[in-house]
Amino acid sequence: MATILDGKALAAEIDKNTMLEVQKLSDRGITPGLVVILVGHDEASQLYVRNKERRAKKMGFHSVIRNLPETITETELIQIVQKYNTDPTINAILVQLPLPAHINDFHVTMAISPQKDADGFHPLNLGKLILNQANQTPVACTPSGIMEFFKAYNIPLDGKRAVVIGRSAIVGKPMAALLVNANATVTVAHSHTTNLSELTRKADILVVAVGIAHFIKADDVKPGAVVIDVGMDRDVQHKLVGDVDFKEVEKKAAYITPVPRGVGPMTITMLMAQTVSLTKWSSEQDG
Ligand SMILES: Nc1nc2c(c(=O)[nH]1)N[C@@H](CN(C=O)c1ccc(C(=O)N[C@@H](CCC(=O)O)C(=O)O)cc1)CN2
Repeated sequence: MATILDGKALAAEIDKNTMLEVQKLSDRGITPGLVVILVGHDEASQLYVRNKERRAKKMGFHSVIRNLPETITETELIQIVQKYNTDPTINAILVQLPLPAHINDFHVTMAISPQKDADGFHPLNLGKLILNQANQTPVACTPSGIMEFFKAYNIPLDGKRAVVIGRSAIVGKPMAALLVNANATVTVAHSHTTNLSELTRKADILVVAVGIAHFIKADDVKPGAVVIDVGMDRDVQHKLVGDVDFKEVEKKAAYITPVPRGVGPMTITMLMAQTVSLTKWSSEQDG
């Protein structure tokens, strides 16, 4: 039976450290400022944004939530982002994804100052990560949360075969870069990959971000593998499940993340930690 990687517990541990950092900043008269911008009424996004606001307030941040109408134009959204780029009370800007279809994510990401990029999605920051130059650089929160699991549970990556299924800018691409930087041998698979289970069956580390409920079955997994499930799917009863068939795969893997209480809670925790880091880095720049 696999060891379950407990995202809720690990997130609580990391939050404690983040709160200590917030206290140190507060002693210097500095309050981390985070703005989360939500466009439209996607139900899941509203829930995530509410949770971000709750956590930010609990941490003692200056927290701003901007709810914008579905009909906002790309130009208007970019103007709002630019306003926060120059707002001295804001250290971190996050635009909740997905955006409505008429808005180009990339254009919006490009508008965020790289120094206030709470998600680490700006090409400058993603480029630094790929070049393994991500010192004082924000990194996408879900993949960096996954790296915290490896650290906390002493899971070695050096020389291991890793397969990442999914090539998004939110998870797949930064995840692959983090694993390569940790000396794993990484394959990125996606919807055009042929013979996928031939690849996954060789993976020591398997990260699954496909968005299809129970996509990975026990037969697709190497005995003793580390299985990280990034999925947030609904099964036929509308219950929240992951991309991995947890019940079956947990019998075969060495480590596995559950859904819920696995990767999900780490995403918001890493956002809080990253907001504090961005605040610290900017205060060092200011002298
Ligand atoms: N700008 C961004 N947009 C999105 C990101 C992101 O990192 N940046 N990630 C996801 C959504 N997300 C945060 O924004 C997120 C997803 C899931 C969770 C979480 O805690 N999930 C819980 C279950 C919650 C539920 O009951 O539905 C869990 O897994 O235990 C937090 C944050 C897409 N958009």
